[in-house]
Amino acid sequence: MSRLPQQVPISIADLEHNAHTTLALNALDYYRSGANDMQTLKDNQDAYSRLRLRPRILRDVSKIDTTTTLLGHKVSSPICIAPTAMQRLANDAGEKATARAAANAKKCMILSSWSTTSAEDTIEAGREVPWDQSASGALPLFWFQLYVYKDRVVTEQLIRRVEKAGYKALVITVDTPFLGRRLADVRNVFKLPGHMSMANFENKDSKVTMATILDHNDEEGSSAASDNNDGLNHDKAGATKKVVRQESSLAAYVVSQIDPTLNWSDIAWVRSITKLPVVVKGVLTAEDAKLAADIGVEGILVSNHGGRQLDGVLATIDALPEVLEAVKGRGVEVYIDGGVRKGTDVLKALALGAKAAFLGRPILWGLAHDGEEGVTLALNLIQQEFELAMALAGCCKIEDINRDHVQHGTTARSRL
Ligand SMILES: Cc1cc2nc3c(=O)[nH]c(=O)nc-3n(C[C@H](O)[C@H](O)[C@H](O)COP(=O)(O)O)c2cc1C
Ligand SMILES: CC(C)CC(=O)C(=O)O
Repeated sequence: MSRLPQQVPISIADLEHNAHTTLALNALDYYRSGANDMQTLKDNQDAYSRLRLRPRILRDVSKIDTTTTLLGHKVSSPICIAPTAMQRLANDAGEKATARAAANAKKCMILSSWSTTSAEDTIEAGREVPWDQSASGALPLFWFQLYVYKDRVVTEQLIRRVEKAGYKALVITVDTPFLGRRLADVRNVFKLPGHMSMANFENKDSKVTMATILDHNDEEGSSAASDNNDGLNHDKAGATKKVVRQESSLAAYVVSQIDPTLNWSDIAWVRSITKLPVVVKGVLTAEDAKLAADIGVEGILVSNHGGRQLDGVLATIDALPEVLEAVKGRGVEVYIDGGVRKGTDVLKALALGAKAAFLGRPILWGLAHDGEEGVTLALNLIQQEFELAMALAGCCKIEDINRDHVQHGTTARSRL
């Protein structure tokens, strides 16, 4: 793989570029890949470019306030952190670094079930940052992303732990009954370095086995299982052999642990055993949005898992309007993730009606760049872009952003 020179990062694209030069291939490919042809991965970003903004002028935009609420909690901005697994592959401080950056910025972070730092240690790291010094009243907010295990005792124990630790919502991922097919992970024979673990399940009594994904040859921390990417597996001596394993270790882990029978009654079950609000992550259609509202969920995260599950689905920003329309007036908050890379993307998502926009990979690129400082940089870059975009569109506060600020296609409206 060619190593490109580093860029002084002044955009998320720069941070991504730099991550390409620093991360081991095993980690880089795991982070950047989408499923199959990666059509949806690409479309998530392209779809934002297809939308056009309609700015208003002469509105006194000298002061911009981006504070908003998420399920009743005030945060500094609708820019939030999506759950991404195994963050220590990017930087040894992993989820702790992300939590500190989120807490400092008074933003919402969703922690993945499959974090390489436990739920307790992650939120504790966030608490090292003072939570109560914001003049605006905004506070950090931590939500927990839940994969529903076949073993409901494991699932319930995890819920109890995150309730106790102080997470304020459960975000149930509903688009992963099986793992999407990410070809690079198969080629690289993806493994988690042996000194890391899925930290929420490492207790000795846990029946959850990680054997399939741990690299027991790696105690030191090289996260590169293979530094080549030629479709062949490379053994330690450098010899090559034809790929014999057709499935990534992550896919095998999902098959062994995650419940593919998951259905709406399980969402109702989770709601019945917790007082935490429930958000379903992975809704893409009006039909499912209605069912989610009928079950009584508090939030819907319109997501295609960053193009990593079913390739060929709609870009999330294109799916958002039908979801919003379906739950209009039902009291459900609707969020979006996938392809959000610029302040103008956030503005477009909010103009179409999303309450917040979550970032996945950009946070990993920041983490790879410089740990906590890198995540802070990623958050600041997009926050500053968003504030500028709001000002240039004539919006001083979040409620000023509305449907008339965005349109599909390049044809001007003829007459109002
Ligand atoms: C490396 C990586 C790991 C992810 N891990 C999880 C996870 O553990 N749980 C989950 O619900 N979604 C996971 N996602 C999906 C993200 O939460 C989010 O939907 C997606 O990354 C948003 O797209 P973006 O990366 O274009 O911002 C992961 C995504 C990536 C890129
Ligand atoms: C360990 C993975 C299955 C986590 C995930 O959701 C992803 O990689 O997209």
